[in-house]
Amino acid sequence: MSITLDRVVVTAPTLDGDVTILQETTLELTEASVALVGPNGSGKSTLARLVNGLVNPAEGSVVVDGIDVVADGRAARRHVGFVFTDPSAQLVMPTVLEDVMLSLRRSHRDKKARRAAALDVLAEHGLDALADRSVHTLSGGQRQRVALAGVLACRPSVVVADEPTTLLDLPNARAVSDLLLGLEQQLVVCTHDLDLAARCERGLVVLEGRVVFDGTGAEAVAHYRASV
Ligand SMILES: Nc1ncnc2c1ncn2[C@@H]1O[C@H](COP(=O)(O)OP(=O)(O)OP(=O)(O)O)[C@@H](O)[C@H]1O
Repeated sequence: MSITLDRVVVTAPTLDGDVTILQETTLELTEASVALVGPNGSGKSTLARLVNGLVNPAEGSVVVDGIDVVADGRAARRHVGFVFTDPSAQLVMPTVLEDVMLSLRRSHRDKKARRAAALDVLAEHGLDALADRSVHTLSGGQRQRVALAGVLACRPSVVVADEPTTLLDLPNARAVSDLLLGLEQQLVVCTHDLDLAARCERGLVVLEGRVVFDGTGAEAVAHYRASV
């Protein structure tokens, strides 16, 4: 597992011209879990979104497990699963089963096989009892776990999660954190949940568009706490 950012700069257009929202950044991420912490607007999401091509660099390159994210965005998106803060952004079908089936539409063309595979995915995540439920009747925790199951159904090699526990209560935040940290996939997570960040193998503190601290998750949390 390896994510390489080589002299990456990200800019965004404004009425006064382009502004730099991520200063030149070079990073090699090989740990199983990497947390990005920092204040609102510091650039965490921008950094995380580079990994699956949701954000393109103005300069530099992003390579994920040998895939050049800019040159081959489609391959990168297949390789990198993205978990949003609000699972409602991801759950678009009437039922849980149909939603996971939607995630499998590329890998399983045949509807019967797709349904069977989706049921397997739900069982794998202990969510089979929810298969026929409307996604609107799920609790926030259930919804985030179903969204995560949909992402993992595509068998990505990397999971990027943007504040996946922010909307959850403490027990659900812990359950989703346990799940994310137990993944076989490499995890990159932007988070204000400092318990989750402290449990990550590596932690980066992002401030005003630059990485200002790089250490273990626990060290990054200590640095961030001391700086505010
Ligand atoms: N498309 C864009 N156009 C203009 N400015 C942008 C754009 N995307 C991000 N920004 C700005 O870049 C900065 C970094 O944003 P980013 O979302 O990466 O921060 P963040 O650390 O994830 O914040 P939060 O914790 O609030 O989610 C912010 O000031 C934001 O307003």
